[in-house]
Amino acid sequence: MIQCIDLRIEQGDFRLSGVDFRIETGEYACLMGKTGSGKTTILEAVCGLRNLQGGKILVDERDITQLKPAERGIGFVPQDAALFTTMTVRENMGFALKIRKWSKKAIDTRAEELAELLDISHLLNRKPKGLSGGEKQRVAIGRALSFYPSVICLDEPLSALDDSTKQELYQLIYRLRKDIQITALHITHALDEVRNLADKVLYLHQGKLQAHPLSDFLQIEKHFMAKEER
Ligand SMILES: Nc1ncnc2c1ncn2[C@@H]1O[C@H](COP(=O)(O)OP(=O)(O)OP(=O)(O)O)[C@@H](O)[C@H]1O
Repeated sequence: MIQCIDLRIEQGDFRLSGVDFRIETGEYACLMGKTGSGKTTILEAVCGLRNLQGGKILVDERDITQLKPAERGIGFVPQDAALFTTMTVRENMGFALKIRKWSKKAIDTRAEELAELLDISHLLNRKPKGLSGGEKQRVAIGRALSFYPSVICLDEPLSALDDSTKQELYQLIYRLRKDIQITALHITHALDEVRNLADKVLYLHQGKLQAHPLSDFLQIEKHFMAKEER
């Protein structure tokens, strides 16, 4: 599970306060809100990449607020995958394990296991240049899952993909959720992604975050979309 309690974040003139939400173990939450509302700021604060001015973050009931990013047990899929261009797919997926001082053999075994899970075994020795958008996202998901994190945070992972590649990744995420327990916080602007992936929607509007079960959100989505256009 992941829980944010009364987060306060200030960066330049932008401020968020009273950010409260909880995602239960195995739950998939989509974070929505119009551009500039602070979605990436919240996600990166959770991952330890932005400073907090107040509040607490818990993962599996453990207070991780003061921990470094690598100590938080959170896998991160950044916007546009952001793969390491000089490394092979195998090395990208083993990166977090190398930092954690796994042996070369254990890293190789894990990279191969992930590649099989993500249907990218044939790409293990390739570098990111030339991979398709969908392939890059699979590698980024593998890199994020490599060290068995409790929680995975994804920043618009599917936004640059065409519809059929998106459908493939919905199926992949569906399959992953059956095979391994995934607790996810996923930023998106796309209702289609919400309908296909979310159990819950966290909606950020004018600095306030509200949580809605998917079924409630879909019923009131028109109201929310009208708000977006204001
Ligand atoms: N380092 C910074 N210093 C000052 N302001 C910042 C900084 N980083 C982000 N901001 C501002 O914080 C606000 C929220 O940005 P953020 O990227 O979190 O929004 P977002 O909801 O993720 O937007 P988008 O949907 O466009 O990705 C924006 O107004 C942005 O300009």
